[in-house]
Amino acid sequence: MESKMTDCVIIEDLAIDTIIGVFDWEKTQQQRLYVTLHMGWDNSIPGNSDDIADALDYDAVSRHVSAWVSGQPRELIEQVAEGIATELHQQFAVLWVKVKVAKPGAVAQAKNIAVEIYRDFAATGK
Ligand SMILES: Nc1nc2c(c(=O)[nH]1)N=C([C@H](O)[C@@H](O)CO)CN2
Repeated sequence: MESKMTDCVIIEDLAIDTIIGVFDWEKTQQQRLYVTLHMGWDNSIPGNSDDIADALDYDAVSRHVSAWVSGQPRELIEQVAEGIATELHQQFAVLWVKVKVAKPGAVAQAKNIAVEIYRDFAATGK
């Protein structure tokens, strides 16, 4: 039971180029974001069946998230994170998700800049 509660599928630093930012200069040139996802999923089922139909397909998730993020301009990386969480819930039925969106070029003096959110869909039932 404990393993089901902590099972997840992880995608680290998925690189996505998109229009993102609040300043005028950011509205005309793409910048690179890096998205890291921890997605709650019962891996015991595909672990026993060896069937991709039982698994959370990380290739399909990566393609969907890349298309969603690059699909329209946004201002805040917070909105990118929130939108990804909603997409993963609605399109892939993940149990919970931790989403980190990094924008390394945002502050020249900083090694990295990121926001991170956690959404537990089982708890809300929505
Ligand atoms: N919390 C946030 N702060 C800021 C954001 C953001 O998305 N979330 N964005 C900017 C600018 O777009 C910045 O990245 C330009 O370098 C400033 N602060």
